Amino acid sequence: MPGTKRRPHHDLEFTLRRVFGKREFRPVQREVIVATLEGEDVFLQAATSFGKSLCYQLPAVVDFGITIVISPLLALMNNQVASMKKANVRVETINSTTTATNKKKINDDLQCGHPLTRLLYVTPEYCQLDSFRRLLRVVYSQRELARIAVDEAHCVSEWGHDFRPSFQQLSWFKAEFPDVPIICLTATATARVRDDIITTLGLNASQLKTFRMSTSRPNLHYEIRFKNDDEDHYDDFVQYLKRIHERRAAPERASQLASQNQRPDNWPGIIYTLFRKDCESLAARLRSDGIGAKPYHAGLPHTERADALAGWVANKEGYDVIVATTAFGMGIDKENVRFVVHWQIPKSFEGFYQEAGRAGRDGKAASCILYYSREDRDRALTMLARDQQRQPKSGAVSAQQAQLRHRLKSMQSLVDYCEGTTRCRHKMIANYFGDDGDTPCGMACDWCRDARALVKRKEAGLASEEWVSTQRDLGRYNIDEYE
Ligand SMILES: Nc1ncnc2c1ncn2[C@@H]1O[C@H](COP(=O)(O)OP(=O)(O)OP(=O)(O)O)[C@@H](O)[C@H]1O
Repeated sequence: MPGTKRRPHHDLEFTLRRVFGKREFRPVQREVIVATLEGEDVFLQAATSFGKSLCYQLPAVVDFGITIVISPLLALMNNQVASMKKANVRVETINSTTTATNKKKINDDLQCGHPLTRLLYVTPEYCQLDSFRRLLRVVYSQRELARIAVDEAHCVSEWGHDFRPSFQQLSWFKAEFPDVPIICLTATATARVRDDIITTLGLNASQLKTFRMSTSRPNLHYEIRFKNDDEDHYDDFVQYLKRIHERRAAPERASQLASQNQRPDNWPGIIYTLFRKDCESLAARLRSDGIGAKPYHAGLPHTERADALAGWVANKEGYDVIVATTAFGMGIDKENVRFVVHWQIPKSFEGFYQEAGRAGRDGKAASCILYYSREDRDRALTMLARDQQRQPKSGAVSAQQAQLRHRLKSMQSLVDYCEGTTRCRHKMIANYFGDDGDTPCGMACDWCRDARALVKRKEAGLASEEWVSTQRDLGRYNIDEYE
């Protein structure tokens, strides 16, 4: 077995400052980094914006060999690669946007067995290719395959069983290179998902170094806004945003912002919708109301998506709000996102937490508003039930069926979160992820701020269960699919 070379790691703080421009490690980052540098398999679960990426990026810089990063989304890969390139780290990605010339250059680098590339970001689908596997064997034979990082590792469990089966094939790495450490990183894994990831990747649970940090994001203000099919909640949102713009445009504040090179109407945010058509029409409607909004969904040409993302990240005028489907978000790191709005109930609790987690990554206060209606709830549940009926009935309970049951449970927990009027929202989130640590709120949720007002808003805003169930029986909430 070739094994991997090890480099002493006494310069971690120096590299943190010099390459990554950070003053000090956040709690536990150093321990995770040391564990992976010592060749341990590591499972890191920590809140959104904790700084998980650094836990494999820094080792890749100080260690021998190449780190292969398996990442589920194109935008996420490109976002990470761009920020590492800025730090002068030799980082590459091979995906559908990589030019043939660049791909050849990367392949040649791997083929020599001693790659200069420190980090290579690829999709799980790419890891299935024989040509890529052959190159990895060459690198491994030279003891230069430093580690495998599985970013957003919950996708192994959440997507691997149905629409992206290549996640399941990642077991190949441990089977082929048993002594190459794997590091898995996620913000959202319940105990069941964690076990599933460990089994799928062929990790030895008793030897795995697991770091489980709090899910808590105390600077996020969670709020539910209630709605029903008879009302358009567009005005509610626009008023919310315009009020903020007005406050920032007041003379004293505006001149203060101008001195910092900021615009009063640059209050960056994301609106998540479940449907592509809503995404474009909502962005257009916002633009007609003077709000710089751009759509982002998987059906748009790559250049249009890249332009929307780049303009938004750069705080460019006309790019203040991204109206996106779930094609956007996971892992995206823009520090000054001041709000995340869910236009309807998202598809899962995990999705909600991930997407809300794009807000306030600079540690300053940010709002996470979810517009909830019982009609949307029933649409989502109808779709889930239909997916369940489509599953083959024969044989033993399949992994797919178990997955569907999990989706249903996750959805139900999210409904309970939205309907809940008896508990702090930060605590409800911690409870879902089995996190029994401290979850400070300090009035950063609608229940802690004013529980009585919350109950009243709920009573006034939602359609009655009786009405909704009649409509459901009439088939009014049957929709074909999301997006
Ligand atoms: N030690 C540190 N000091 C200061 N900033 C840090 C430190 N470590 C990471 N960061 C910054 O924290 C931000 C979030 O990091 P990162 O994108 O890795 O989060 P994450 O844990 O992967 O979150 P998510 O799961 O939401 O994608 C980044 O801007 C990163 O530069």
